Amino acid sequence: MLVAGIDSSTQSVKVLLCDADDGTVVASAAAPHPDGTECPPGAWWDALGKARDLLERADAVAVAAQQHGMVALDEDGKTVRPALLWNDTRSAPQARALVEELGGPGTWAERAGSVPLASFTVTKLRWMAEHEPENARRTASVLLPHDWLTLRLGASGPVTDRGDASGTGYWSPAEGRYLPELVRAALGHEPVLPRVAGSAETVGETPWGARLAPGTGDNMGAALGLGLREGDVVVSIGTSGTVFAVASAPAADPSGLVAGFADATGRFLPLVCTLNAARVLTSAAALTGTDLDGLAARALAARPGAGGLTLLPYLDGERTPDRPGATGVLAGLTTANATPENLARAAVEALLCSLADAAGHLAAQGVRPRRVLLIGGGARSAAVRALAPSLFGTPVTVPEPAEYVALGAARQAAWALAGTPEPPAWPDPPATEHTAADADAAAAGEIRARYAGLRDTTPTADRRPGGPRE
Ligand SMILES: Nc1ncnc2c1ncn2[C@@H]1O[C@H](COP(=O)(O)OP(=O)(O)O)[C@@H](O)[C@H]1O
Ligand SMILES: O=C(CO)[C@@H](O)[C@H](O)COP(=O)(O)O
Repeated sequence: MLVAGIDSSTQSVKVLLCDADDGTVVASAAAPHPDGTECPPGAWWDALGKARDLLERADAVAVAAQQHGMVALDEDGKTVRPALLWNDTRSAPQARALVEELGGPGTWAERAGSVPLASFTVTKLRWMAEHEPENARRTASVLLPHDWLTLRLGASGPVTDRGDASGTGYWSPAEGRYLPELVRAALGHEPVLPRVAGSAETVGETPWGARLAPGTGDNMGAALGLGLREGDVVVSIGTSGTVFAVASAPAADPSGLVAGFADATGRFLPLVCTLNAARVLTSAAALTGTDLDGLAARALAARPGAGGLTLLPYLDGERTPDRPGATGVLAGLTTANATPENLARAAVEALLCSLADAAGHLAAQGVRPRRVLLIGGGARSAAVRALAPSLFGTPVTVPEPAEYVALGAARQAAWALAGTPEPPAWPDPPATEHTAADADAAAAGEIRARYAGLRDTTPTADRRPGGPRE
């Protein structure tokens, strides 16, 4: 039997066709998504259509997709506006207002598992209610990106899973139920919300007769694809940077730094998310006139500490820390250190310092890593792999580069086919272990301190060109 896993992420869709017994990948496909922080869902469907031949070979299919995006539909199931994506920061003021109106951060963390920031669906609903009241009025149901794709693929009705539901801000991971009063407070009325399916339930059938599994959010998909165990901490470098672990109990962090998500298997997935990750490298490569491999080579040619250059990598505003209006800052530039090599090194160090901060927030919530796993497009960078152990202060395991989100979705599809209590036991991916070079280890403390100094002394007020993005 063959199963297909779909990863409909921010920048692209990736599809894997796998053997249902052991997860061996037999075919793959990918297509780009439009750039930007809002997107008509039809564009995801068109991109997925490029993999139609491959999908039609599958006996079961599941979709994992970027979390949080607001897909608002009218009575006829048509989108009332383009989906607002997780990386759109315009609803930052609405996030603050909702937190204040409804009991403060502690109450949100207790009830919804997370303190909502601009990424969360609930804040996007409030933004629409304030800025596009006619669209809000016409909104009859609200789905997430993976729910919408699953419905179009043939789900028998609007359906989601606990993993993706936990990123809305109106579903309680601790109680496993929607919090309709929060949706009402945000949107002004109560739309139809997708049913939350069981982890390996069959939720419908595709036009070619394949079984449809419920799907999940992309980070939950990666956890399933990696076969994550307690004690494993994943650092994923995609469009977003995420640091997460599976846990047996729900998290409730009143500081809002750690989101208390659910996973796709009945457990929990405390997670810290940054807005600036792989694109920090893409931007630095463009700035230094090279490609991503060239950037890595340049970064590795520079000395640790980039000759005193420090980058604060908040290029698209930032989510952790909560600075939606921030921009990037390059500090310490002199005629002596102004080289492409130092700039490349500063970009890699900045990305890793930001993720090391994120790992620190997870540790503060009691997540003690036995193993740190590095995945996502950014983990393909030789410089990231080489410098991560020193800046994280721990050896790093890099699973063989692969599409782990799509693999997790495929595994969920295989689980739905098998009908077993646990997901099928696919073998762990081959991995390489990375430890810090002596020179990098010696410089890491100073690099992190310099980064923290810039982070903490840079004003948080909005300085984005063209005015606030919130
Ligand atoms: N060799 C590489 N070095 C650095 N970054 C890379 C490399 N290969 C891919 N990437 C980056 O990875 C990102 C895509 O990663 P991915 O995990 O697929 O993201 P997403 O799931 O958000 O679409 C792109 O920004 C791309 O530039
Ligand atoms: O908002 C989050 C997690 O809370 C992001 O991780 C999105 O789920 C987008 O993921 P990528 O496209 O970067 O994989």
